[in-house]
Amino acid sequence: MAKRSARASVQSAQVGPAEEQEEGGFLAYFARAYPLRTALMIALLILAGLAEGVGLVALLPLVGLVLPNAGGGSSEAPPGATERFFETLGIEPTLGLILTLIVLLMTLRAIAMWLAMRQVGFTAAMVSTRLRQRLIKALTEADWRHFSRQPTGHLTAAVSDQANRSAGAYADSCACAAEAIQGIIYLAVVLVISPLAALLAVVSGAFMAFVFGPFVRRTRNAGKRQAIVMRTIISRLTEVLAAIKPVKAMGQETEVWPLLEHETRAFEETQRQAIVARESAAAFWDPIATLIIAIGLYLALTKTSVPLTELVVLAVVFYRLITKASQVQRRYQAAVLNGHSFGMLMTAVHAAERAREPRVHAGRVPQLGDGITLRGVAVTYGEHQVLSGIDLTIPAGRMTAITGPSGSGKTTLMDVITGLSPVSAGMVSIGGTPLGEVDMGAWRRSIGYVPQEVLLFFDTIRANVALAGTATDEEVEAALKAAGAWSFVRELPGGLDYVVGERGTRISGGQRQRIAIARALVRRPKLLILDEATAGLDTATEAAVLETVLALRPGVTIIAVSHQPAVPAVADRIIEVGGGSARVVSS
Ligand SMILES: Nc1ncnc2c1ncn2[C@@H]1O[C@H](COP(=O)(O)OP(=O)(O)OP(=O)(O)O)[C@@H](O)[C@H]1O
Repeated sequence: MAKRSARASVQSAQVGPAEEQEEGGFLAYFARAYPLRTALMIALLILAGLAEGVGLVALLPLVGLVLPNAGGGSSEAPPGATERFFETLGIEPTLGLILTLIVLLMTLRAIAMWLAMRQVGFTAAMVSTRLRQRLIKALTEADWRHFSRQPTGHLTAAVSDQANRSAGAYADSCACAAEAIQGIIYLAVVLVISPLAALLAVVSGAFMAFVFGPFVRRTRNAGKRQAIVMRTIISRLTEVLAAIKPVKAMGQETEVWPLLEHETRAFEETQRQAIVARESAAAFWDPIATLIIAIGLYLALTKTSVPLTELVVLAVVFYRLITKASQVQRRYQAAVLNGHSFGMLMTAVHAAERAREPRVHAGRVPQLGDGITLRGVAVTYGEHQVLSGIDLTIPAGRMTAITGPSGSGKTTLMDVITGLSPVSAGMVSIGGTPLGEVDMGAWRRSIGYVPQEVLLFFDTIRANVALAGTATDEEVEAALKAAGAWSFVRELPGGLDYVVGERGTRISGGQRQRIAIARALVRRPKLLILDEATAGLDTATEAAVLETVLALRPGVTIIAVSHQPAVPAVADRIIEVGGGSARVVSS
């Protein structure tokens, strides 16, 4: 089984076409999102490049001063651009002046680079934060079905790994742009000194791009697989850890760990590929660069009459140009390694944005009036028709029990009432107003919902009851009392400050349910939905909780989905769901 799953996970590491769509679009995205910062950064990079370029040109008279006789055949040559520049200013280019000028220009370059790269760092940090926030916001606004269509781990990977990698790709791309801009300025300097050398540089650049193309492609592929494998690792780990208790109880670790081991090995393999591609490219640089310089020197010494002073400067600039080209290539490779993560992240963002719930905060504030009415309601999940032609009324201020066999559609019925599941036919009305016309946000804020599977946060009892709300300790205590939970909470070390552990595993299943009931009650709901909420309670506690809940009538309308006989026994109305329809069996 482990082997089959491991093969499946290899398939999951393949690059899907849907995730290709936005790769490489990250620079355009960042430039569009932060035009001023990007423009400022480019301006600073150009300034840094110019400062260094002018500094290099200033080497010409410096070398001329150090090697006064080095001009060779050029002693008769007209003065170069730098000499003309000093002449225009009416300044004698002395050794001290030129050295000072070079130091100043290099300082200016360092400051401009520092400011530019600071901008890059800040923007990268901001970008990853904004992308995370955009995804989290889109997820909170998405239709809840969006979450059941994909592993939660994919979303966790997007918020953590992919957002970080996107920022890294942005920073590396900017660093690549910085090196490229300086390279272009060096090229301009070379052009001033020797157009032939500039032509050689351009041809060499094209040759290098051709030689290093395969390494870049390998790095890109390794990056794509890295992002996909890491997403699979995060998803699988999240799922395994959530189900770790039964896995350990059934001794299935030996079946589960190989799956993760396989993925981590696959990740290591992608890292190895990326390292090989990077280091191979780096290893090729020296011989190729030496070859180009050798050709350049040969041409300069035998085919041209470049004076020695200019030749020395040309060699320095050419060397710097080659160093820049190597850095451009290195940074570009680093950027493409992470570029795919941006595509995956944006795919997750756009999918969540497309799944946005319509009209959550528009429409009439709902009033329960005489109750909730369903007329001809049908619900389908894909091809599967779960409910059809449902006609029923849930009276306000009463307790309605919903019973029926497992899988008959009771929870789906609750999802229809809360507006979480859209109906494929028919209409749901709240106090006579169609659900589509009510303010869904206001409607849901008036609901207290205790689901079948209670999920507590790794936090205190107080935080788990109040959630993000503003409930006081007194209100939390009152809700815990109403839910039959106060007696055990009082006994816990720290009381309300007791931390319930991962998913509430430091308290019992029944205790978790009571905390969840308190969480619903503290909101003072108009409608309280209990979906198998008392299933884990002993008979006495269930009776006590039901008694408290019943006392909330008529201010609160209660719907209790249950297989427990105690719930229909105290309900004002019983509705049985089965075979896709629902009927009132007792009223
Ligand atoms: N998100 C979903 N996507 C596809 N099918 C779903 C989804 N949720 C529920 N179903 C299907 O709809 C049917 C009804 O499910 P529902 O959870 O409403 O049943 P239930 O009566 O509450 O069951 P139980 O008593 O076991 O909790 C089931 O066949 C289930 O497989």
